[in-house]
Amino acid sequence: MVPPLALDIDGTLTTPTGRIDPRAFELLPAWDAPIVFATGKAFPYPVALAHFLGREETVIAENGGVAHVEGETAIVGDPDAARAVVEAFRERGGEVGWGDGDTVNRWRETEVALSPDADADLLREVAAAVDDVEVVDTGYAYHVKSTAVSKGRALGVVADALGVGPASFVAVGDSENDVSTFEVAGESYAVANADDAARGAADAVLDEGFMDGTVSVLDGLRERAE
Ligand SMILES: O=C(O)COP(=O)(O)O
Ligand SMILES: [Mg+2]
Repeated sequence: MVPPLALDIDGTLTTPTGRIDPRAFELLPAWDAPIVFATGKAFPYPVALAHFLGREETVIAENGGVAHVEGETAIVGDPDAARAVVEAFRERGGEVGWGDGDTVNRWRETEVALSPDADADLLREVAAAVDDVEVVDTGYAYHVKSTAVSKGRALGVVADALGVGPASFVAVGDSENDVSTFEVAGESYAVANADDAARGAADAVLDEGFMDGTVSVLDGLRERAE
């Protein structure tokens, strides 16, 4: 039997230009074990991905702020502190950076995401003055979030609901927001494009980047299961 998977999305299932790699649509529908899509993106994104792959909507969104499994949604964490940080950042001239009609934050319930072009030094300075809030840099966005929330904690909740332990999961990811997943998963892989935090936390760093890396993990797991 192949193991359950905890898969990051951006940088892990995507091409270097940010598209879902078409191989996801070949490999993931047929994976014969649960797949948890664990992302920093807002809730609708992994739900849509799971839906169009024909998979159960078993997802972690907002870096663990939202978990959905077996038809139940858990919203963890209070967005007020993160929103207050971003308000103070704006008052000091900072810009969230997504332009008009920001769809990045429109459905976001527990945190705020800022463009990679945002003034990170100012953001970190403002956030440092507020307890229990941190700034996480995924390479795709800066996330202002509660320190109590993480993908790894949410994976524990999702795994419980599925009746397995988080250690039964194999995780693949690319950035600092995957470190907590790597800590609780039984086996963890950083793709070659991963940042230093993810590389340091993973059991193995892959030679291949993006979906090439993820495909190599899935191929290896399938061979092992034969
Ligand atoms: O939303 C982001 O910043 C990154 O998303 P990811 O966790 O799927 O890589
Ligand atoms: Mg990622």
